[in-house]
Amino acid sequence: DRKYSKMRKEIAHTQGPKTLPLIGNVHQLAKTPNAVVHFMFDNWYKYGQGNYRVWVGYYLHMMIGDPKDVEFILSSNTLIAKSKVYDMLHPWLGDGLLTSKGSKWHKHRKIITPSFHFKILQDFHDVMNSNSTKFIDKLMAASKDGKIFDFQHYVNHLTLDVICETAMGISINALDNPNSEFAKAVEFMCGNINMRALNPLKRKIATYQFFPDYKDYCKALAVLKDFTYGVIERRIELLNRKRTQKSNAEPEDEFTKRKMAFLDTLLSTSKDGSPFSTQELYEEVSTFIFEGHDTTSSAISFAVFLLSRHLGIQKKVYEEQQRIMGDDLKRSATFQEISEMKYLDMVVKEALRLFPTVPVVGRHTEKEYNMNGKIIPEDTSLNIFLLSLGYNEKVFPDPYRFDPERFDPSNNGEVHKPFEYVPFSAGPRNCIGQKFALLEVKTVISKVVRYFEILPALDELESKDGYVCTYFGPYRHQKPPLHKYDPKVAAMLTLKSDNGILLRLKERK
Ligand code: HEM
Repeated sequence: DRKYSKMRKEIAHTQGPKTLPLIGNVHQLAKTPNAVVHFMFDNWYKYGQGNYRVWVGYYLHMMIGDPKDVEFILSSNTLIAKSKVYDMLHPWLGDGLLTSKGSKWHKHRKIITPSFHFKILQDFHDVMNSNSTKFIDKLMAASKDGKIFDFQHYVNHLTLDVICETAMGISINALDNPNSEFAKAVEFMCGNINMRALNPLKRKIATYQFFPDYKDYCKALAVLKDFTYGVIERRIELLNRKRTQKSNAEPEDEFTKRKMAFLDTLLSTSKDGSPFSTQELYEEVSTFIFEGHDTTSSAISFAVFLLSRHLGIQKKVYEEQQRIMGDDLKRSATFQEISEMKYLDMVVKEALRLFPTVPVVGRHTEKEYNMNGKIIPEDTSLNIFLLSLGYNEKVFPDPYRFDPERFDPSNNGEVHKPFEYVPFSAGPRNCIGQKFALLEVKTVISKVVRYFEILPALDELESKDGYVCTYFGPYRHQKPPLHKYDPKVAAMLTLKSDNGILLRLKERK
């Protein structure tokens, strides 16, 4: 109790919603991922578009929205331990790059960084191209006869296929077999973690094990482990066989069609002179599968959604495609061509401002910090509210306008400082997959725009004035209510739409 009173005094510098004895703000916490967005935004607006605090019992959560404090936290070399929510990922991802800390994280980060070298990305681009061609076929079928359909659903399968092929070197083909055991288990696990994040009793295995759905969780976990360990073991065996046979002939197997997968790169590197253990390989490969598919699918879905509502901007994207791709608009773009798509770059940046894929990143203080003159006690959860940064009116004037020109490098009107916009985080623990992600997002959108006119679910839902339909905080009550085809933004570990991304596609002839 003394510790609690001391902490309360120390953080008097930061306001927050009124608390009740013992439980703090627990009674106000949101119960659905959509309500989480509104809870976070309502308070952020109420407390001046900066930081605020929430007490969950005796546990202090600081929500950080002030770019100066975002900078303090993200550039720190010591504030790198993740907050307790990430513990839920542990049974699946172990101590992979996302969840580990200290010297293990440091060593692995150093070893893994070269796996995203631009030469390797070029190889990965072939995988993105072939899978997005297949994706187009799926879209053709799903969007037949002007049908309104959920775009998010299909993108999930595409990005899962891309990440499995690039990370493990095998094709799981979720686009054709969305009901395969592995695809289902990944989907279940992502949903399970999001759902449990909202229920304190389900967060820890010690209490979750008494809930009826715990059995399904164990089953999915076993499928994920068996599958991934199986791939790794077969890959090691194959390597050993190659070494002993000293033959250059490629043996016939599931791996032959791939060049270098992420797993191969890890197998060919050494840590302190000895290779990664099988468990470490498992942890890193699984981390990639998780971090590398749920994120890109959210980014692609929201960007395509915005294009479906802002047809003038879509037209400019298409004109850039015509300029760069020439006469054959149906072929895959090369790595070089993707890098020349500067307007598309701006659209993706602006989409990530309005709908940043990772709404919050969390750190845990292992000692007391002085953050720009404010004391932050030991054992505090620092939640960097990435989702709020793009709506800060001082940084992004008229934030509810979808306006890619904000990111035009020649537009001197809006200059953003480095920590005012950080959808991929920043500093030592930033996203290691940023270049991979942007390459995939651009590759997929480029192809979708060249094959289809992306249309809103209903013609009248087109934005005529350039504003988005999703408002937060006090604005939510001043604007027309959401249409059933508008996205219900939901803060899970990644940002999603609760009701999918509903739109229509019309094939371009
Ligand atoms: C649009 C897509 C993506 C976005 C917006 C994104 C964003 C982020 C953010 C905000 C973090 C910091 C998380 C934290 O501090 O807790 C992060 C970390 C990470 N991301 Fe991404 N990510 C994306 C795609 C990817 C992809 C495609 C991969 C892998 C191929 C990837 C791999 C990782 C890994 C391994 C980490 C942990 C890095 C570390 O702690 O050292 N991400 N990402």
